[in-house]
Amino acid sequence: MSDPVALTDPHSAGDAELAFEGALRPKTLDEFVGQRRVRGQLQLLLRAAELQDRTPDHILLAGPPGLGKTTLAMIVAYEGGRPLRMSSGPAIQHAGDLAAILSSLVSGEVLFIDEIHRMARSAEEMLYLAMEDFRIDIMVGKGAGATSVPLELAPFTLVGATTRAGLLPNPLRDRFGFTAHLEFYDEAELELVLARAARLLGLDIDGEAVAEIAGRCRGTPRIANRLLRRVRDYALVHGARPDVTSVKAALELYDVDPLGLDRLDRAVMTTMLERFGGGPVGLSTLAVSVGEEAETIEAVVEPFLVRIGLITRTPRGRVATPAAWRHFGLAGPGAEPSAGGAVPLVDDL
Ligand SMILES: Nc1ncnc2c1ncn2[C@@H]1O[C@H](COP(=O)(O)OP(=O)(O)OP(=O)(O)O)[C@@H](O)[C@H]1O
Repeated sequence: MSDPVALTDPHSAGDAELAFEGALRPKTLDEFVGQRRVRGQLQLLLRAAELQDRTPDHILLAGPPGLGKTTLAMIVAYEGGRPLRMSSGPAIQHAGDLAAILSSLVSGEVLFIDEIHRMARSAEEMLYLAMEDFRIDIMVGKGAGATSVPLELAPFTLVGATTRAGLLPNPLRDRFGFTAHLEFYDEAELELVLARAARLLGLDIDGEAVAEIAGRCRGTPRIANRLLRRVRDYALVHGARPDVTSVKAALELYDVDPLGLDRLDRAVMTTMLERFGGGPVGLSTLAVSVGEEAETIEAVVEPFLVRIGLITRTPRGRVATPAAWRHFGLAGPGAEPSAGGAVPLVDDL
């Protein structure tokens, strides 16, 4: 197996994962798989800006983790030949943090703020003016003698990413010229993501094995790439070709079941089923019971479980569906016990 992309750093597993992600990141819209609608919308927006020789409108990218928000922000900069500045909501805890970034942007720069919903309120307010008029007001002095001094900014494009679009205040949301809602990828798209990644890694893997991985990636390219890495490790260590048998063995070893549920998904589901009789159970109770942040459950675990029809959200809390009882081979309230099995994907729950 050749290895054209150097990815192994024996001293830092985290860095190796990051290097792996970086190496596989598509650089252009053409390389970006899936999300056809969003790609078309972005293409038009970028082209219109180019024809008018101006900075593209501000863009909000909304959707669950790992679907390509950071990648798209990089593509917006790359396609327009613009410099990119990256920051994140948690790193902007004071208006001054944002002022420092905004005042140092060069003309046409793309400013990417990941997890923009976690930015401080005071910074949000500063951003309104910056987005609209490329201007901020800086407070000089304290108390009665404080004055506000306007500061002109270089024109820039803000690309905000959020897993929780609902948490953004309306005035901020309204200032984005375009909001892209990223959807989970279907299996055919994930096969393309995997085939592309395998090609870049020089990994000789057949279509059946790729399809087996695609079915377990929870509609998420980041997970697809991560599973491919595990499959690659397994094949390497066992001196085997990464065929469907070794894919199954590798993913079983890493606790990824045929539906793509991982350890945390299963902890959430079995807690709901066994401890709370299938619900309804509130998000925070569920989070405490499995020892995870409520935000992680809501942003990472729940959207997928809802999508594949294992849970529903009700005003009284989360409820396990009959399909969930079946998948875990448990007898639900008033249901016949079952041996468990695959659940069909429910796309529009
Ligand atoms: N459409 C795609 N085609 C090919 N690879 C993709 C695509 N989208 C994402 N990826 C891959 O998935 C990985 C994760 O993508 P990215 O970091 O852009 O996700 P994200 O939505 O920003 O996640 P988070 O919300 O956690 O920051 C990247 O390394 C990239 O290689």
